[in-house]
Amino acid sequence: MIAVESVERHFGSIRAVDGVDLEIRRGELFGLIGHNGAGKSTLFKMMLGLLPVSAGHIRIDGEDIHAGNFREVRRRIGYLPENVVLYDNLTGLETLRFIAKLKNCSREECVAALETVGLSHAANRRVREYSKGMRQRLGFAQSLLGKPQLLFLDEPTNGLDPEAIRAFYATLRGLRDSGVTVVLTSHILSEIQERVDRLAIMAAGKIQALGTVQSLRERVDLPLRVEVRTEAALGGALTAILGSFGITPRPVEAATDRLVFDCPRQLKMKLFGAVAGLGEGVADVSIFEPSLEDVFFGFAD
Ligand SMILES: Nc1ncnc2c1ncn2[C@@H]1O[C@H](COP(=O)(O)OP(=O)(O)OP(=O)(O)O)[C@@H](O)[C@H]1O
Repeated sequence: MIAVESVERHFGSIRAVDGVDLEIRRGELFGLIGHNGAGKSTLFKMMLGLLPVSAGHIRIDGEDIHAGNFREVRRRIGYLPENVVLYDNLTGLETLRFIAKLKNCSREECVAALETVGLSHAANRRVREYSKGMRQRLGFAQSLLGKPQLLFLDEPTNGLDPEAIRAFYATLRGLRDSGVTVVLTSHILSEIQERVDRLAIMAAGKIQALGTVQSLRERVDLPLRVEVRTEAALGGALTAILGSFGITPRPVEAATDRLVFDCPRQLKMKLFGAVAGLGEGVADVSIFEPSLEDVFFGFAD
């Protein structure tokens, strides 16, 4: 759906995007993460044809963004900018009807979009009275008008509460399952973890890593965090086993029946075999994969 080849964008001496190659498949839910100033919004604007590239090529649905026919492709793209601009004097429904006129959509579609983002109850209230999260949801509703086949959402969950974030991702999954391609940016790494099909980590204008969350975890080869609960008397025996693998448990405050330690991936099965040898004195074992934060800092630092 999206092919980005050797794309650069310079602002004077700043190389905001510095040689990006990226392919995003049709029907994929794709996340772009990175620190402030990494180049995410600039890349978005170029993919939308809003900002010319300094070098390289971008094709959307087979069409070069600089080709005359791109206007046709552009109609099938929905965009939620990082800072959505709304007219305070219009109601939520009037806001959508205004955009709908430009996109040739019906009133029914506006009503349905408000329903999708959970704003039906506020359809006739002026935007001036909307909370930050409501404004953000109205911006999302705008981007859905015209049934786009491709959605670019820049920091879409900004200002949303946890319940609204959950509802938002449920909507995205529904869209993805109906074949819509979704590309979104976020700073909140724990939020997009497990929710996107693939993601790219961007830093200093470059894609530093690209893949599924699991494949990135494996590539940075971060250890697993393991927590073992034992009968108190077994703590010493477990510490000795860990020592034989070169592992020192982390200090855990006021816990005599719990050991927490980092386990290199390649030792996992051997170590668990040895721990299992302790028999029923081992009450429980929990294994935690590194978070996306850990993975992110592994690549972006
Ligand atoms: N119009 C502009 N003129 C000059 N520099 C710009 C312009 N737009 C972006 N930049 C610079 O390009 C770099 C990338 O900015 P960009 O907005 O793409 O980052 P971002 O990853 O979206 O950051 P954030 O997460 O803070 O939104 C920054 O150094 C920024 O200052």
